[in-house]
Amino acid sequence: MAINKKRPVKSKVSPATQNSPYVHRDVRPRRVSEDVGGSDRVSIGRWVALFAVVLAVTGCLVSPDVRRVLVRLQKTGLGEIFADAHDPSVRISSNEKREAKEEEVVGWLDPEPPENLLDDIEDDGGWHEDQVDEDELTMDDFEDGVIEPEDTEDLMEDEIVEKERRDAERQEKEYKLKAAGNSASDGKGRSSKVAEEKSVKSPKTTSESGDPPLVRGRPGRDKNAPPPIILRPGDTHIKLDASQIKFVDSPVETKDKKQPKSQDSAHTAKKSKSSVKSVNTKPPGKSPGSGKAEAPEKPEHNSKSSAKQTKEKTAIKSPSETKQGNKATTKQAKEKTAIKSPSETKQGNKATTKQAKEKTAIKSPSETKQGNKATTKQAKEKAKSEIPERPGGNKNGPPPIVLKPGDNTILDTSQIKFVDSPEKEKPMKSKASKVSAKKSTPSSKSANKKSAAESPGKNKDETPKTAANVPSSSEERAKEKVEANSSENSREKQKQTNVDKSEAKTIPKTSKSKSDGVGTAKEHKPIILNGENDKIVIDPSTLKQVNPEVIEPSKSKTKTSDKSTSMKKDSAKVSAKKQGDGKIKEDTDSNNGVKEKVNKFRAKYQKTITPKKVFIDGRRIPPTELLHQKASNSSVKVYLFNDFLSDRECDGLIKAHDSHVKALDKQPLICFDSIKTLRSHLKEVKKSSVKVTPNDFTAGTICLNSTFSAKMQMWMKSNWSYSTAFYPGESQFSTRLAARIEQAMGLSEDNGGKFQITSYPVGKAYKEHTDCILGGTEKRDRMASVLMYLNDVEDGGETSFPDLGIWVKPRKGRALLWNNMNPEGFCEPHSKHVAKVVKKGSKYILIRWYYYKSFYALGKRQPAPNLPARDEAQPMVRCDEYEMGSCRWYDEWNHDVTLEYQKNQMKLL
Ligand SMILES: O=C(O)CCC(=O)C(=O)O
Ligand SMILES: [Fe+2]
Repeated sequence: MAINKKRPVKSKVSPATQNSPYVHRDVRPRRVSEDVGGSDRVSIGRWVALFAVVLAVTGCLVSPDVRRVLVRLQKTGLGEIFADAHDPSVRISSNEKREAKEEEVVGWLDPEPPENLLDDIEDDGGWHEDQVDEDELTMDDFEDGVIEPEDTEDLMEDEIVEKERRDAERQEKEYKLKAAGNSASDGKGRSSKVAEEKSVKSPKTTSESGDPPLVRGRPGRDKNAPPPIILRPGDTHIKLDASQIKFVDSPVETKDKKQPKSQDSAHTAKKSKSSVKSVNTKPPGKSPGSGKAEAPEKPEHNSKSSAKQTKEKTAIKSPSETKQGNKATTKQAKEKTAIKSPSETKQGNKATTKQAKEKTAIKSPSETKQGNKATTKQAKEKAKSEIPERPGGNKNGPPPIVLKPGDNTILDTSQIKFVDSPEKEKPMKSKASKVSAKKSTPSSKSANKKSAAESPGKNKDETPKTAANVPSSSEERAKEKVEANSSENSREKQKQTNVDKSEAKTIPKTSKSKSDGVGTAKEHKPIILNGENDKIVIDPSTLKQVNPEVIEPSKSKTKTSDKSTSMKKDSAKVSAKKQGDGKIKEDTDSNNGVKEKVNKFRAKYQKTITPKKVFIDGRRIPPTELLHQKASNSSVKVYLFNDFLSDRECDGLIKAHDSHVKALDKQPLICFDSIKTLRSHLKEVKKSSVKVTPNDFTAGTICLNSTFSAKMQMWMKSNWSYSTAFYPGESQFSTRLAARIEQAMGLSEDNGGKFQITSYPVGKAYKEHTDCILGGTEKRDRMASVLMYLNDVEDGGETSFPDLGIWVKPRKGRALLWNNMNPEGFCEPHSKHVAKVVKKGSKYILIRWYYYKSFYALGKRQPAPNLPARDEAQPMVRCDEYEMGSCRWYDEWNHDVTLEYQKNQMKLL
């Protein structure tokens, strides 16, 4: 039975909830109230229930009719309501009441669960790891500046550090062992399980937005940085993605000027001038930045929190982009404008002295450097050529390459990064960096001055981002493209196309990824040429021909390291095989098929949640609405279903999760959504003084390389939860569960993402966050969350909605359903929630997000990104938005950790 399931009554409120101002405290014994916090208002439901109880005790004697009614109510579930009615913290939803009055009850016939859930899942190939190769990250700049590689040499000298590392390792291992032991002992009843859990220490968790394109409201998601243009020596022709180019005649240009709000200002500003100053731009280190670059993503939506988030998000960006974001303020934008001429472009803007130094080599492909290079003269000249500003209104980023049809275009090599032979790479890179830094200095200086002078009051918070954001022309271009496509259709297509890209292995990730494929960490670094005489002739016809979706496979193959390639292939095969249900059949060689599907895809909308009572394996599962304790005009509704999952299912899922986590027994690569987040974590572990350089990253990603990841892990003491995922169609269980959810919650399978199991070891939590992106306009966002608890937690681990005054205690089999977005498709700030720290025992949950608007890639397992060499079975830990996010370990690698993804995120969204 659902609500009435008797559980040991505790006489005290758990410490975790004691401190919560939202928790209702009641001295009376509790049943559900012990587990659920909610309103303390007197509800009609309670009065009705009270009245019924009175009747039950006395009235029954009165009339047979009354008795009949009561019996009927009992049958339909009100009996349970009565049972809980005395508890003020239990609210029966009108939904439930209404339902109870109806004769008709929706039933649910659940097939027998598989004999062994784990096997069931594994047989279907639902669990597998996609690997990523390790390499260095190409980042542009860092807030605090880049230091020489040698300066970081001593990072490991500290003996304490070494000890910490060992401790961390030991803890991690211990946890895994325990988890393993835990799974081994599963299959027992709740109480025995609880007992077992006591001995289990840390569970693992994670959560991520596994779904491709969208990331949760948490950070990490929104960036978009266009990839650099990377050429290999000998290349004479460049195929550019259309998004990287602007044709002067193109109508888009004109449109640009009428960009959506968010972009307006910047755009307009830019337009207005084009002066030599183009160079300026990025606000100096901490000044004004403006994270507006990203505005497009989270514009309108109101609320302070939105604003805050927006700012924060901005910060996030990926190394590469990060920077862009920050740069341009309106004013700045105006000045920058300079950009100009067709082929070359605007590069200019960005770097401030500091930045220049910091960025050093890193820059983003095409532009990064360019920025610095543009001489005043050049700028002036260029300025002459009337070029449409970049649509995105973005800031300092390097301007798009503007060509007129028929132009015999020549790109200044400063706009390009050449991928050289592996051997050369390293040395050249650092050299290049230095040169670059040096060069940029002068202009940066002026730029700094300018920005300082002109954008005084800007938000400092954004500054860091700025620094971090290395505008890459490609990024901007990507944005432009997206933004330019004002029509929903074209935008839609674009997005889908990109999603498609990310899914189809076939599609080589941009040039950058290609270069990344080169093998070892060192091979990756592109060589940056500064000579102005180095010109590359671009065949315009080629430019036109290039279809963004079909980027020369041959090149990517060439560049991909053996290991990486084979891994990828394997992964693709596995992936294809796993999609046994036909959900994802495409693999690397069937890109065209995907394209077709993407084109045919029609999005569906999930605007509301409609909880209903269901029967599962004979269990009656009615929804209980947890009423808000705090007044708010929020549309968020939270429902609880007890025993939504059977013990067996919970045990099977935990077992599958634990064994999977244990199998990936490798030191994870740790990824941060921004340099700012990384620094915040360093600060938290009292390592603020540690310097970080681009060399500390895995090329092409926002992830630290192995060495630095190991240090981070020891400093952080593996302070993260662990997530593994399985996808719809990968097992009978997933199909069954999806149908169950659809039936009980009204959530369509068409809008469901992956299923994510997360475990929290003792001491772990997840900070307050929203599952959707606050202020975002994108409808492909998490409309609803279905959270299922797989075990009882001895102490702590509650899920709390601070704005609503609701908290829920984890109970094995219990499901929680709530909407994150309102029917209009906007993210509700009051949907924010937090996973409280697990004080004793461990916590396992299964979560699935349902999207407001579906998209092709939704719910499909994506192939791992084509990154350079990584160890097999090497997991990743992702840390998003420090203020609103926590770190999570993941078994799968998603494209959203790649710079390419970041650059194209706008499109993906
Ligand atoms: O663990 C919990 O209670 C909440 C998890 C959550 O909010 C998430 O993964 O998004
Ligand atoms: Fe969440």
